[in-house]
Amino acid sequence: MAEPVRVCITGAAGQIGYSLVYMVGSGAVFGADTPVILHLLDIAPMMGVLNGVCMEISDCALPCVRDVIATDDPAVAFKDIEAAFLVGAMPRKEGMERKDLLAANVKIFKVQGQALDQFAKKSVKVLVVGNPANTNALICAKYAPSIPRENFSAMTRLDQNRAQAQISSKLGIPVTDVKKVIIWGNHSSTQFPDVRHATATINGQTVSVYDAIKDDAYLKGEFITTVQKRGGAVIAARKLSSAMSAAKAACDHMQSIWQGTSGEHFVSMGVFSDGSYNTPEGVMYSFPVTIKDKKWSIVQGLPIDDFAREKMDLTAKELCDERDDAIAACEG
Ligand SMILES: NC(=O)c1ccc[n+]([C@@H]2O[C@H](COP(=O)([O-])OP(=O)(O)OC[C@H]3O[C@@H](n4cnc5c(N)ncnc54)[C@H](O)[C@@H]3O)[C@@H](O)[C@H]2O)c1
Ligand SMILES: O=C(O)C[C@H](O)C(=O)O
Repeated sequence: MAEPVRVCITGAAGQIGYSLVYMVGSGAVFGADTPVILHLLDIAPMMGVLNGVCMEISDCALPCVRDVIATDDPAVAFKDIEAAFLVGAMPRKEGMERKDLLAANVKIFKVQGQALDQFAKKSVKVLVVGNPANTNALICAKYAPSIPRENFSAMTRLDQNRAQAQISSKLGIPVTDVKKVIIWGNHSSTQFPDVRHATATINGQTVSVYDAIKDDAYLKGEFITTVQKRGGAVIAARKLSSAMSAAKAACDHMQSIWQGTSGEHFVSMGVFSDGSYNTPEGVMYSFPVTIKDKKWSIVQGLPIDDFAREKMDLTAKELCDERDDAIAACEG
């Protein structure tokens, strides 16, 4: 067996945490042969609940779980960790946009950035899930200057999974036969789910999703709004925000970082923009990326038409506004 990987999950007593600890402990992310030491962080009033989660982890008898450390102290939670799932934050309720959470949540990511800077391994890979995820990730990285900023990413994989699922159900094919779906921009209702470059494999033939569906009005209309509003639709139905699907997407995202992407396939994640595709440099914009040796590269050279350009600019503007509000909140 390999050396154990120290993995931190924040908000471990919450909804997403409940699914995520099991998935990580089962070997789904770091590999069935890689033991993990789980560092579980939540706030002091949740320590009783977290203790119950620890009992259940023990009762699962998971072969990959070497040890569990449950704490309300970020210094303990982040000590020597190599991977972090930053989930702990307030979820939105019905009628809210994710950016309405900024005032409540952004300071958590400032404090955790400072703690990561002090206690985590410099190679730590940090996935921000807590909303508004892109801007929280940007703030977290800003307050962890000794950790390379490329090590921080924000989760838009749930949006990618949702988009793939919509297309697979429209075509009646397995979700794994839909590839190269892109999420551009913010994990918000301005995101741009883009299938212009996506492919579907039907009866052994790989064709473009546009050619397979033959309904441009759907792909430029209902498909996009369904994905943009899916989080709100789940909240309206469950009276709670998505949790099982969010945990699955977080595992997919971290697994892509750990195991890399294969061949020409790419995944979407919020990463620091270097200005690619004329996006504003320095915001955490979701791009298609390939990953090798735990390092991502933005896929270059995809043609962008006027329809896409307008949508990509709109979500970029929202990210710039959120960044300015977040910096003001942290410095104020
Ligand atoms: N990026 C995405 O695709 C995506 C998807 C789903 C949910 N989310 C977001 O994830 C976050 C968590 O959602 P949830 O449903 O698990 O919420 P939840 O309320 O069930 O759990 C959140 C947990 O975080 C804890 N917490 C709060 N402040 C903390 C801190 N400073 N340190 C450590 N823990 C802290 C809470 O005590 C709670 O146990 C929300 O912000 C939600 O909007 C993001
Ligand atoms: O929509 C939310 O607030 C939760 C999450 O971001 C989601 O997309 O399901």
